[in-house]
Amino acid sequence: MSQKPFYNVKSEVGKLEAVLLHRPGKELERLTPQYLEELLFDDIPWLGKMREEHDLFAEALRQRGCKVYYYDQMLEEVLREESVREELITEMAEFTGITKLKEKAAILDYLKSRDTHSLAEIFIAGLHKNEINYKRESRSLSYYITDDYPFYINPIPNLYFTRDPGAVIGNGVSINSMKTRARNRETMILSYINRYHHEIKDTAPPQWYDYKYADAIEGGDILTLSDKVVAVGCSARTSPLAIEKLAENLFASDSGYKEVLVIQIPFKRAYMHLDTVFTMLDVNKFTIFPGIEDDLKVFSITASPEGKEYLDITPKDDLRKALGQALGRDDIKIIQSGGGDKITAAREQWNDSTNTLAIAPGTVVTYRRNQASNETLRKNGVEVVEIEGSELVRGRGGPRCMSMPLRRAPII
Ligand SMILES: NC(=O)NCCC[C@H](N)C(=O)O
Repeated sequence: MSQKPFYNVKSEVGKLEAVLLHRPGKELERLTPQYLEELLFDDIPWLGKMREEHDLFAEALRQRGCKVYYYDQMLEEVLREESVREELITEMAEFTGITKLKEKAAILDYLKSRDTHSLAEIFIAGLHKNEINYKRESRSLSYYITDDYPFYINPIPNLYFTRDPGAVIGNGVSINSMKTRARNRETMILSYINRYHHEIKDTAPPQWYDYKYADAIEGGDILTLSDKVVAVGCSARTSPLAIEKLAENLFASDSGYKEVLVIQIPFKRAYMHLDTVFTMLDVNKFTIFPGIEDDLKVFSITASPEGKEYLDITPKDDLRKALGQALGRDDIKIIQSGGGDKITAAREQWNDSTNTLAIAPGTVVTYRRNQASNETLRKNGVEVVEIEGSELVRGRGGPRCMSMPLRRAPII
């Protein structure tokens, strides 16, 4: 590789140098109580406040020397290329079913006539039916009977959880295949950014997974532990088949990755991804929600010594030991969230106390609201940078979910 790689993440905790965020936008204003469940929300956030909180989060990262990229700006930049614009409009029309509608031509004309900024906004905030000027024929039945679903293109309100559509592993990227249709467009767009953005394309990054693969894997389940081991949660969102496929792709290339440590968690909405219950804080420290400790299963996947025919899968009986082996350390510490109280731990986990974002070894960003868990981290020698999350939390994600690390400094 001649150019400096755009992606470089070889640990969970090395100093964060560059990150991809998405500032919540108009897509959140299109959430209505009727479609909350389908769009994976539990509540209607207040957008203005959410943006203030998100800006403070981004500022906290910048102040510590991290470059912040924004998803919508990168999308806009790739859409300036006419051929990319056409390709994405075509794929979007197929994905959303527009190609099957009578009003197809009117919608496509509308999309093609938008400037780059408003096209990027439509791809994120969606396209409301009343934005298109289409008159149904008075002789057709659909003139009398109309579908009351409001959008041609759905909004993607979960986009501010940039962790989930993509995950950088080493110098490559996994463009994830999401479990739900509500989030698959996030990864489709990320794939265009990855292929066509001027800062990325010439670095020709390897790709470890593709959003078109059938089996679901989401970034909240992917923890890049080192330059040799990646931990992957097997969860309500990430399937065993997807984990095997990712492992095969990593082992079959010169990625340097030799092991995938699988951590199976209960398949429940409250623990949708591994990082909602377990994150890394320092070179030897992790935090865990105590409510799931008895239900974990751990497996190690390595390449078969005979070659590429099959993967070696070994059950592990102890998470701490497995992490120690993976990281080559005998001082692994796993800190329980919630300050030792079961009720507090469960309440704070719901509000993402265990979803910490490491910005340097031993320094993490968390929501201020999770006071007991934050205090426990401090008592264990972790520096805690607190941010406000009263509105951000309503989408059920914390600082780790809201960030896709692009580059981290090596750990010295
Ligand atoms: N890594 C994460 O846990 N991300 C949070 C995603 C929340 C979002 N509402 C979802 O259900 O997908």
